[in-house]
Amino acid sequence: MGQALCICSRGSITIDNKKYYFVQKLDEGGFSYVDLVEGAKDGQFYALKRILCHDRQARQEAQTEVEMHQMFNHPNILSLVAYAFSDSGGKTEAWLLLPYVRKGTLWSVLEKLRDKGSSMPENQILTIFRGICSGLKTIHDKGYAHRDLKPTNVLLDEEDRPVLMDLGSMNRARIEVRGSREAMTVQDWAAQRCTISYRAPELFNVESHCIIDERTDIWSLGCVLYCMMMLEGPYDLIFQKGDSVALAVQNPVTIPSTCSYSNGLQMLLSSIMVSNPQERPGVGWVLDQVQDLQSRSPNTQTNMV
Ligand SMILES: Nc1ncnc2c1ncn2[C@@H]1O[C@H](COP(=O)(O)OP(=O)(O)OP(=O)(O)O)[C@@H](O)[C@H]1O
Repeated sequence: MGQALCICSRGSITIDNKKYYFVQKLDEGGFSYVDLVEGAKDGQFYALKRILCHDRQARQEAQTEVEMHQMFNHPNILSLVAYAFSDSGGKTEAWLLLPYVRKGTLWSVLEKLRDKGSSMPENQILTIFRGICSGLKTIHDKGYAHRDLKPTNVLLDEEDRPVLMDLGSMNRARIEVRGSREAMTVQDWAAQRCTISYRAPELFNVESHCIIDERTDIWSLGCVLYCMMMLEGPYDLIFQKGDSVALAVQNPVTIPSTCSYSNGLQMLLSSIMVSNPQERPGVGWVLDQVQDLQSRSPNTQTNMV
């Protein structure tokens, strides 16, 4: 797998001897394009992510993204159907064929609610959040961290099952920092790969001798929960105003007094978003709390992943 790619005619591509028709563009980023394609044989829709690899390092990063997808087989982590690297005219593209998740990103769902002046019911928040925690636990249990968890990197299927995507920033959870030079390398890497308004406090000013671990994701997880409750991330406004997110994350998160969600959910949020990583809980604990809240809420479907 991963070698046989050809562009056979306008509007169709072949990966691993299977033909796919281009349907429409889904998204475009700085160095990647995502298109909706249809399998010629199975009639299924897929998302084709094409990453432009401008140098050897970018190619290696795309290869790592492929390997991260292949490492997991879990309903809350996006799987990889096929992949290929195309080299032509000195340019390399990585092609990742992914299952198409119809409802789009969690962020797009939250944006729609905000535009309607509506909000997400607590039981729906708990159902989606539980699935996100479940996917994240699988990643952490294998000794890895996602590093860029945010509502635009969570897809939702038609049953509201969340699927973690964009595994391009993922790496080994435990990073031992020995000295100021290594600290600066980790900090620079985080500045590039971990979205600022979801970035854990310890990644803004990496200490010269410390351990960075999977609890960076727990901070981002808290920001995702906040976003589901308030329909914007806790530091989105600070970032948009040009104020310092690095400074803001040192203070305890403030939950607006207008927040109408249960005390239990608000307390869960506060206990996740702890500035000191040593005092931040693990995802297993968070998952237990979510299940406990669900069992106390009569309208919640507890059987969903
Ligand atoms: N499997 C999929 N199903 C449906 N939509 C998808 C899928 N994969 C990607 N998309 C859409 O394409 C967008 C970009 O995907 P992705 O985050 O993987 O690319 P990226 O270039 O790494 O993005 P970013 O630079 O924002 O991190 C997503 O936000 C989503 O809207």
